[in-house]
Amino acid sequence: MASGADAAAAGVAALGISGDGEWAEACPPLRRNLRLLAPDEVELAKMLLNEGQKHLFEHWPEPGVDDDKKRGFFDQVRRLNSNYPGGLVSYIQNAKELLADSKAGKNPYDGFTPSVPSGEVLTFGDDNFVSLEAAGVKEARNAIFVLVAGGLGERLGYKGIKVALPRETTTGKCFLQHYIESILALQEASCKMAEEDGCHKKIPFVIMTSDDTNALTIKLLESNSYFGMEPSQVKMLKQEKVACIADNDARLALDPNDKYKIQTKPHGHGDVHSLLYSSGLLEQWKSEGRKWVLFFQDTNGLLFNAIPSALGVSATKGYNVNSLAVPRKAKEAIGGITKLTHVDGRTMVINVEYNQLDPLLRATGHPDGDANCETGYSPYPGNINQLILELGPYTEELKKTHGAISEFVNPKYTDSTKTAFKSSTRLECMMQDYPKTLPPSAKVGFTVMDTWLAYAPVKNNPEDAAKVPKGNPYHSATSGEMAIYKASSLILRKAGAQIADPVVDTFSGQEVEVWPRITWSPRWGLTFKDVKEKVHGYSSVSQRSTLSINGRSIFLEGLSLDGTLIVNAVDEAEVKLTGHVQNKGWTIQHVDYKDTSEKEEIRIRGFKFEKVEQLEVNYTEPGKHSLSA
Ligand SMILES: O=c1ccn([C@@H]2O[C@H](COP(=O)(O)OP(=O)(O)O[C@H]3O[C@H](CO)[C@H](O)[C@H](O)[C@H]3O)[C@@H](O)[C@H]2O)c(=O)[nH]1
Repeated sequence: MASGADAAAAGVAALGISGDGEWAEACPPLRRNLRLLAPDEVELAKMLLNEGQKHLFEHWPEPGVDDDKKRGFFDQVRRLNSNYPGGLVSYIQNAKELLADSKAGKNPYDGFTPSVPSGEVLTFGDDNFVSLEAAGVKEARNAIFVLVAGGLGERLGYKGIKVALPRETTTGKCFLQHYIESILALQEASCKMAEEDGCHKKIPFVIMTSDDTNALTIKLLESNSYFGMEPSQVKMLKQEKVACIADNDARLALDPNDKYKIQTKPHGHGDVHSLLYSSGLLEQWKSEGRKWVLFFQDTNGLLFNAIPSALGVSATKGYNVNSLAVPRKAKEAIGGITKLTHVDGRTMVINVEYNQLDPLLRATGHPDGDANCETGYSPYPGNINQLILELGPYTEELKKTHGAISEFVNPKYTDSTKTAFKSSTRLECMMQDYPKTLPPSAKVGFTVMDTWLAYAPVKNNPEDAAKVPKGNPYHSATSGEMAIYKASSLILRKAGAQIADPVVDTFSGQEVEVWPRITWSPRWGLTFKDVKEKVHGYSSVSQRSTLSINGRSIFLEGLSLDGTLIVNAVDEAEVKLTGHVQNKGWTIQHVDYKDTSEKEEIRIRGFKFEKVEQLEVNYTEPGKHSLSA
């Protein structure tokens, strides 16, 4: 059998490349190593030299030294080349253009004037909301959920994957479990509503991961039996990283720890579109008669409060694109949904990212930039990056674009000459930029809901959260958990229960409202109508109480709770909660975020529960039951 080097040499001859590699004259270390390379590697090497990348080889020693590493280098180049539409040549050329624009300070929205768009503004619990929720639940069996979870969450500084974090620590259920249980509850409710048409649909659930998150995400699913979902319903798509760029000439950066590797970084959540396109799933879903693709992010514990009504808006308004939004505080780190009108008459409704909204407004006659208006909020609704796309038009669009999303670059320059970077950069893309390529005829809308109902992400570590300007949301593990209790309390209030007012407390420098710690499983209260049907009579929950409801048919019928009550029931058990439950309950203990004796997921939220006393009841038998304390 021929050795690798022999085969490579034969490949060089077969390609008609002159044996002494004259083409590599400009880079003697590469030229001396050519005989190690296979034919396709020679082509890749030529491409790199043509694109001004000879520095990648200049430190290469003579053949015989580190040969495996040199081949490993080309393995990586091959991967980077095949994972980017148009290969590395396109990547480098796109980078050169975007870097030149960035250096010149070119405004990506040149020629566009921003204005406040109009969309659907929903009021929780009114008749319109309830009927939209019903319409959304009905449509859910035609939906597909796509979770983008390739990000490391550097701002949070948590070592694990974010979807494994507890959504709240009363039950300790992680975000991924909550998402899966919510999708399964929707699936069941939707199929029930559509019984007359016969419904056998399982809602597909796609998770986009990256090398940073893939193995841990699979482990979390497998070690928990997919949290009750059929494993075949879940599809994993892994995004690849892209090459880092060291300078304005788009020279690729070598990994500081390994000179035979190109440094790589994530390309952004926009990759989800090209991965879905190349997976072939879109066509499959279309042939199965599915209709909606819902994209969402890793740590919004309130999201599923907003899904049924927002899907109802998409269905009733016929939106090709529907972005979920909340009122936005000026300078809050979420993009603003904006109508852009070009001097040539083109218009689009698009997310303008938070770092671009202020300069765009200033450049177009708004000297205060990104400022609150008389409502106390920015007039531009805040994009929470939950997108509902209509599958048919989405598939057609992706056939044209192959899922390529407009990219941007965000180099951190060392000084105002903009000639050098503090650290390497890379091209990035965002999933919410999908509408940028759509024709003007596309129906692009948005749906605004109250923040307390729909949006509480976990993004910031305690130290950074404490520095957030007063009045702006913390987006921390502390605020993320407290938001769950607030939303549950307000929903129960609206359903007629007496829920005590919150108290204000400060955890890790963050002042938050502490509501009674109320949580329920998605199959208990998927929509407001579900909750209303389960709250009767005069039920009340005191401020220091904890109430965890886990089961489908549990009814609050004149329950008065002052302490901790945990109710678990199988689906076939119908449980009435009445009477007065009183015990010492669970108290909230402050935790110092620097206290390494506490687990990281506790430290980042700044509190834990001391479980002093509780009443826990488990109904494992079908039939009618009553808890009358
Ligand atoms: O390469 C990546 C980068 C991120 N993600 C995922 O994308 C989601 C969003 O990431 P971030 O939380 O870091 O997003 P940002 O805070 O930068 O901002 C995004 O989320 C905000 C709302 O939470 C606003 O909507 C904003 O406009 C939007 O870009 C996460 O689920 C993350 O896991 C990936 O899958 N791959």
